Amino acid sequence: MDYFRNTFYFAFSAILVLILGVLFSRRRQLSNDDKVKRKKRYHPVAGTMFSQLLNFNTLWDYMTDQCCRYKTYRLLSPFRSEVYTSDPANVEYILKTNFQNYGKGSYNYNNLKDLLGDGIFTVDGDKWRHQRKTSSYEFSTGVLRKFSSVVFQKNAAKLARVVSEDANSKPTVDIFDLFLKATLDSTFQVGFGIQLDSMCGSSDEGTLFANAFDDSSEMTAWRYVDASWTIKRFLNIGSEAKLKKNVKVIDEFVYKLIHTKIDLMSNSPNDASMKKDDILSRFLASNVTDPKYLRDIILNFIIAGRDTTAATLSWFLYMLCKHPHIQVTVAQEVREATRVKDNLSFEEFAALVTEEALEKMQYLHAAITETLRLHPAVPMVIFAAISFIKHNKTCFCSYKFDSSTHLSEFHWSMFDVNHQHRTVQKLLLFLIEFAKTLGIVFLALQDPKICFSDDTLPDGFDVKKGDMVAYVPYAMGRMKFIWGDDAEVYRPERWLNKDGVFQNESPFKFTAFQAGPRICLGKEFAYRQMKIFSAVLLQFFTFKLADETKVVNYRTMINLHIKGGLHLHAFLRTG
Ligand code: HEM
Repeated sequence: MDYFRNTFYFAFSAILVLILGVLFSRRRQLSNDDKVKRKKRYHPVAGTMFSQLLNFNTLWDYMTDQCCRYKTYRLLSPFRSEVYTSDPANVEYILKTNFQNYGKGSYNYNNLKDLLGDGIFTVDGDKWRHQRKTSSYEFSTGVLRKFSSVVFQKNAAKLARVVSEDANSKPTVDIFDLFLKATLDSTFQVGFGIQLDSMCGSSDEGTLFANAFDDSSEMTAWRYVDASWTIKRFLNIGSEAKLKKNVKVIDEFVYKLIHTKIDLMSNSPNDASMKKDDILSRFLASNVTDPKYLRDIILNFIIAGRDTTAATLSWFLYMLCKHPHIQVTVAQEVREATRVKDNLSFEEFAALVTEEALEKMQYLHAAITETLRLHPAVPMVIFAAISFIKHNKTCFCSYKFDSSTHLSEFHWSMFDVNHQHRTVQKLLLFLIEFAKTLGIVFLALQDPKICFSDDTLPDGFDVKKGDMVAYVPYAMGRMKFIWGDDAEVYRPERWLNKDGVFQNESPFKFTAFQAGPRICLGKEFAYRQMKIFSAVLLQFFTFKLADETKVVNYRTMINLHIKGGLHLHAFLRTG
């Protein structure tokens, strides 16, 4: 008996020693490995994408809460894994250091292509590189800067006039709507060289275009939450029928402009009066004459610059209403920078908001930047690349599949039915409504920005080939570990040095304009327009919220729009 007991103890001790030995050597090996490879520190999974769905109305705040818990985290979905990060080192790695591993991918392209074609916003690789190079050159020229400044000044004066009229004739001023119209007018004029005047609606053709542009932007944004759009597009019904009709209006208008300009320039190549400074004329002058290329490139600028600028200006005025002392300080700075002495008209004052005057408005610059930190116009930026999952297997509701797959055959057979037949039509509509309800879930079936190959982020977080990787400017702007304990406080002074001069932050911390090779191309353009508009408005008006008690929230969509718009009282300053 003792013999067996001793043998058992011996065997047990030997196994224990062996296990401890293995564990010890593994630990040593791990700590050696740590010297060359960073250790994973994160809880791998923060939840599932269904929690996003449940928190859809306050999605950006939900993401912020998650980022407070984990700088980098993974959300699981039945279709693919999503990695979100708020760590500036990771953002730098994705946007710059390992840029080639992360791209836009086909998800954005498919959603945007009907409106934006092959423009800079939608493409990757060589197509992107080519447009980026040509456009960067154009955007950096003094000619375009000068031309656009004049356009902004004129539109700022017009905007002030409309605000003044609305303040007298309406209970409140719907400032977001006016900003949308004013920024559309500006970007259109800089792009195509003609006035749309959507602010006053003086041209029927312009109004038609502006309405078509608004509707198609909305229908395009809708595709991000309504994955059944592919079915609707195929059947040409609902939002997709509306989009198609509106894109036709846009195309007819834009192609007419392009062809007229091409004809004029080729008929009188030496006529000096043909020389214009808008983007279309400048491209034509440098022998870029493909109408489709020109259409895509210019419409991309308009859509990139319009909603973002209008949304930021609205949040800015909202913050000024919430912090009246900051509104007073900005207005004072504007007056000092422009050295206004007499009572001037809107137009006369706007002409004084020169580059030199803008340079002196450092506090205004800081106040706008602080607005963008807390209310970034693009609240989340997703990355994608060619996924290892083939599109035809991931998106069964699209009619673009490889028809050899089983699923696509099923759907093709559905679509081949004469959809005039009422029962079939009813069934399809039911399916569409069902798909609409599950819109967010269906998003995952499509192919968003995904990393090309397995990778490890600087904080040690592993990213698998095929993962969707995103950073969240809305959350990053509110992180205490980036901005300090007062991260949630609106404080323009944080951007100023002791001499009151604006100090830039790392673009990997302040990510409102993205960073790296794909940093927003219109950043300087946007600041100039926002500063000119703000300076003119704050010179003439004091703004107050129409309803101080109303809780202002955002609409969860691609851009950070104020839900229900921004309704203000505008009081004309005296003297
Ligand atoms: C407050 C105003 C603006 C903000 C916050 C903003 C922000 C951004 C962001 C976050 C991106 C990256 C989006 C992505 O890759 O998914 C971007 C890209 C871009 N933005 Fe802006 N933008 C603003 C105004 C403008 C304006 C006024 C223009 C032009 C007139 C413009 C032109 C572009 C272009 C062309 C790109 C694509 C760059 C590329 O992919 O290489 N943006 N912007």
